[in-house]
Amino acid sequence: MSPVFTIHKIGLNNMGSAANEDNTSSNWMQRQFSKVTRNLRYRISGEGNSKTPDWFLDKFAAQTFTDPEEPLYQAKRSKLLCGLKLAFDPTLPGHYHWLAVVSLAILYNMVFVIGRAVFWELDKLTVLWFVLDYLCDAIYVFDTIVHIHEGYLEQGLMVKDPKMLRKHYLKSVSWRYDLISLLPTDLAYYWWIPGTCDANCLPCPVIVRLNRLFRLPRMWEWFDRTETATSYPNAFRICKVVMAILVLIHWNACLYFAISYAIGFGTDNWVYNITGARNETLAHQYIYSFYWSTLTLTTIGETPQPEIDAEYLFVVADFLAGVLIFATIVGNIGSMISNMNVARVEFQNKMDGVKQYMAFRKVSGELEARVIRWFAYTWAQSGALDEENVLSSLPDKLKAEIAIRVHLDTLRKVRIFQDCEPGLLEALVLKLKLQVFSPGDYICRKGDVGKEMYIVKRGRLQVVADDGKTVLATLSAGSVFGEVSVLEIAGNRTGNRRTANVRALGYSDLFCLAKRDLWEALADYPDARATLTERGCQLLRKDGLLDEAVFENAQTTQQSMEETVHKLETTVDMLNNRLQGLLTDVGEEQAKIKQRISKIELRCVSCLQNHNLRFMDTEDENTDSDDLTSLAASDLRSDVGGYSELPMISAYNTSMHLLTHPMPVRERGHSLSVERSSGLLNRAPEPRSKSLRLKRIHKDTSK
Ligand SMILES: Nc1nc2c(ncn2[C@@H]2O[C@@H]3COP(=O)(O)O[C@H]3[C@H]2O)c(=O)[nH]1
Repeated sequence: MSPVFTIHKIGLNNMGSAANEDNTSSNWMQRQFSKVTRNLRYRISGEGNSKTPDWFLDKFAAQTFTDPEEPLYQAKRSKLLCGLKLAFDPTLPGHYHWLAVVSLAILYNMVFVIGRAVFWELDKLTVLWFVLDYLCDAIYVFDTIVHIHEGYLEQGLMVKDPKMLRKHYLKSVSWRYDLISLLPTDLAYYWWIPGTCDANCLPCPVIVRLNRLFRLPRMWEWFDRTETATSYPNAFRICKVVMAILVLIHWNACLYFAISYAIGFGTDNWVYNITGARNETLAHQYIYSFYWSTLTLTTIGETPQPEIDAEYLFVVADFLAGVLIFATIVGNIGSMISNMNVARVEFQNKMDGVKQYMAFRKVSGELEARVIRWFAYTWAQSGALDEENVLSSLPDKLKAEIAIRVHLDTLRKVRIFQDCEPGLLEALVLKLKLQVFSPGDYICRKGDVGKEMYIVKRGRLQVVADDGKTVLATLSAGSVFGEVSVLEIAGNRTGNRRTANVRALGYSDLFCLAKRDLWEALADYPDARATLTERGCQLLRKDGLLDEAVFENAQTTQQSMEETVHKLETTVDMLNNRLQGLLTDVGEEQAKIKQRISKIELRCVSCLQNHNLRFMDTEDENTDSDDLTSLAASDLRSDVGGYSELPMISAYNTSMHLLTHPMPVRERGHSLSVERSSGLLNRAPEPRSKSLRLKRIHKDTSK
C-alpha cells in the first residue's frame, strides 16, 4: 500500500463512519461516470483521439472559447472559403506553415538567382531551373492571395470581412513589395535566351529575376513567428544568424567572381584566374570565390593583394562590411551563447558564495558536504530555475494555469484538491513555494510553532514520535502535512505547536504554504477548511491531543453563531422583500397623484384663460408682498411644480377664489399682452424668492 494511502486510511478508519465512505465512493462513482461520458463525447466528436482527457485538467484548466460560427474558425478547417470570400487567420498553425513554404521559395531565389547569374555553368541545367523558378512563382502568386486576405486585429477582434481585409492590405506598404516581386520580368527571356552564357557574356539572363527578392519581408515574418513560438529561441537565433552569414558570404563570393569577370579573368593576381583545367570547373570557381569572400568578410586577410583601384575599393568595402556587419553578428552570437549559460553561471556564483562563506566561518565539513549535495540536487532537478521571476510578468490566471499543469501529477494526488472548487486551487497554487530538503533534514519538530503547511511534490518523509524512531506515518508525493498546528483547531492541546516530527527520508521537494496564505484562501472556501479541520481532528484524536469538550463547545458556539447569522440573513431578505413591495406601492401612488395634478392643472389653466388671467414673472420693485393674488399665484405655481397634492388643492381653491372675486386692474402702458398664460404646465418649480404676480390684463383700450 502506498504511503499516501496510509495517511488517508488512518483518517477513514478513525472516522469509522460508513456515511463518509459512501460519500467517497459516490464521489468516485461520479468521477468515473463523468470520465466515461467525456470519453464518449470525445470519441463521438472525433476529438482527442490521441490524448485521453484528464478530469483534473478538465476541471481546473481554463477553457478556450472558440465561436463555432466564426468564419475564420471554419477557414481553419477548410482553409479556403469559396469564391472571393477568403479569410486566413494568421494565428493558426496552417498559416505559419505556409509562411515556412514561402520562406523556402524566397531563400531559393536569394541563393540561386545571383549564383546562376554569375556562375554560367550553373545556369546550364535549364529545365530544372525552369521547374523550380515557376514553382516558386506559383508559391508567390498564391502567397499574394493569402497575404491580401490575412485577418488582422482591430479592437482586439480578428477582422474577417474580405472587403475590409483587402482594404487593409492596400493601405499597407506590403502590397508594393508583393507587386514588384510578382512582375513577370522573365518576359525578357524572349530576347535574352537563358542557358546561352559563357565566360565572355555575363551576367546570365536569370539576373532579371532579382525582383523576386522583394518578398523578403514575408521571410522576416516567419522568423519573427518562429522566434516567438519556439521553445528554443536562442538555438533558433543562432541558426538564423548562421544562415544570414552564409548568404552574405555567398553574395560576396558572387560579386567577387562578377568583378573578376569585369576586370578580366587572370589579368592580375587578385582576380580569379580561369585558365587551367581545374580553374575552369564550376566547383573550383565557386569554392575559391566563397573562400576569398569568407577570408575578406571575416577580416582575416591572407588574400592576394589588390592591384588596381577598383579592386582596392571593393576590398575596402568588404572589410567595412566585415567589421560592421560581421563583427556585430558574431558579437550577437557570443552574447546569445553566454545568455544560454546565464542560469548556470548565476547558480555557480551563488554556490561559490556559500562555499566561501562556509570556509570563512569554519562550518563543519559534514554540514558543508550536505550543503554542496543540496546544491547539486537542486541543480539536477530544476536547473536552478527561478520560477517565480520567470513567470512574474504573466497575469495570475495564466500563472495559475501553468503552475497547475507543471505540478499536475502532484496536485491531482492531493485529496483536498480533488473535490475542491477550481478557485481554491488557483488561489493556493500561486502561493506555493518550492523547498528542497536533504535526507535526514527535519521539516518540523514537535513543539515548534506551526507557521506553514506542506504538500509533498517528490520524495519520502516520515512522521516520527518523540523518540525519533517510532514512525507514525510515511508521506509521499501528494501527501499534506503540517496543517494541524496552522489551522488552530479548537481543543488542540498543543495550541499552535507542531504535534509531531516530520523528517525527510531522501531528497524531498515540498510545496510550502504559509499560514496567512492558507487562511486567506480558506476564508472563501469553508468546505475545504472543514475537510482539512476534520483530518486534523482525526490525527489529534489518534494521538489523544484533542480536548473533546472544548472542541464540542467550540463547534456548538460556531453552530449557534452560524444559526444566528443564518437567521439574520433570512430577516434581511424578508425586510428587503417588504421594502420592494412598499417601493412598488409608493410608485403606483405617485403615478396616480401625478395624473390627478395634471387634471387639476388643466382645469385651472382653462379657467384662468377663460377669465383673461395670466401668470407673469416679475422681479420689479412693485412686488407687493401683501398682495393676495400674488401669494395665491405663487402657491399655485410652486406647488403644481412640486406635484404636491394638498397645496395644489389650496392653489386650486385660491384660483377659484380669484375667479369669483375679480382683482383690480393693473395696467402696463397702453399695451395689454397675454404672456405665457399656458406656461404653467411646462415649467419647473422655481424658488419662492422670485416674486410672481398674477395680473389681470384688459385689452388695449384702443382695440
Ligand atoms: N500528530 C500527528 N501528526 C501527523 C500524523 N501523521 C501525519 N501527521 C502530520 O504531521 C504534522 C506535524 O505538524 P502539525 O502538527 O502541524 O501537523 C501534523 C500532521 O499534518 C500522525 O499520525 N500524528
